[in-house]
Amino acid sequence: MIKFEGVSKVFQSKGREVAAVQDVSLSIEKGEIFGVIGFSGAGKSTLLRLVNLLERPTTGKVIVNDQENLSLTEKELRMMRQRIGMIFQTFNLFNSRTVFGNVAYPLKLAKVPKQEINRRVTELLQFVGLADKAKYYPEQLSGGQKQRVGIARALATSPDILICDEATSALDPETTSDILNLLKKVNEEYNVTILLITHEMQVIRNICDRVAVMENGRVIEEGSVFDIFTNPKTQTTKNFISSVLNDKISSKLFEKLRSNPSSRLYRLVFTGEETSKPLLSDIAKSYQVDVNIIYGNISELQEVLFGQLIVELQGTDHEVDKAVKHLERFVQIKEVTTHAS
Ligand SMILES: Nc1ncnc2c1ncn2[C@@H]1O[C@H](COP(=O)(O)OP(=O)(O)OP(=O)(O)O)[C@@H](O)[C@H]1O
Repeated sequence: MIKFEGVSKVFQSKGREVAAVQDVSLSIEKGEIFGVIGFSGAGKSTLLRLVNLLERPTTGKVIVNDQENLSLTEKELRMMRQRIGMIFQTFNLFNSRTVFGNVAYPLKLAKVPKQEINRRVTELLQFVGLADKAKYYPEQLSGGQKQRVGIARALATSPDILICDEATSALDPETTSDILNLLKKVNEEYNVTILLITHEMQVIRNICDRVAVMENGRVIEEGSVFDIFTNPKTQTTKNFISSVLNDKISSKLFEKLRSNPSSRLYRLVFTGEETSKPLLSDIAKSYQVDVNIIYGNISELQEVLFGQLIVELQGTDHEVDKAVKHLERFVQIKEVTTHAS
């Protein structure tokens, strides 16, 4: 649906070159919700803007619906842009137009007959839960309501792709959750492929199927949300995950636990079926070790259970090694050697 093939974008800024996107290859499939996460300056917005040619790639190809966007004529480009809706962090609504007028605007531009505009706008306002706000002006709405208008407007021309530029970054957590649910509904009921960028792992966890992590213009990690959460490879990804799973112990507690020479700390990661196995009582029975649970959580990711435990294993090195070998057969297990690991 959207393909980036070896795409780079270099800006000339005050006599020097800024490589905003560097050699990115990604494939976003029809019907999925794909998230790109990264810190400020990672290149996310630039990557997004390459999709509808708001930025032109310096090298490489961006292919949307099997067409390379640089090869499009002006008319084809206009048509392609109608197939791609976009929503923004700052909503970008017309303050002088009503809610109805904002949603109707792209349809007017596309010269859709008035009666059809009325029908479509009414349907969309119903869909986003703002049927009773048609005559309001943006300044009379909350942030969440403004973003609902933004979503309705982006859907007006029935696009197959919706790109979301930090769509929930200006919203409080509860409103963020409402808007994410609405985006999920857009994806499922209108079968719209969604490409979103964010710096919040919560957004990725809540609605994305797959994710790419960007740093310094490059994609440093990519995969299903489940794989990335359960088996992150880079420190940046681990840091993003920690921001939502709260899976680190404090340095004070770590030092306290370390002061006991006959104990070792391990992080266990369980997925799916393994979350229901009595592994810890098994090792306590089978080996001369005591098990002390320091920290634990279980969450659901893409409808699969995913649990993490930090446990203290007390016993001789020999017995602890045997217990670890046993656990390794069922779960990911790693010794915790610093409070941040
Ligand atoms: N038009 C431009 N001219 C010069 N440099 C630019 C331009 N647009 C972006 N950059 C630079 O490219 C890099 C990537 O910027 P980009 O906005 O894509 O990152 P981002 O991950 O979206 O960050 P943010 O969330 O802060 O917008 C930054 O160093 C930025 O300063």
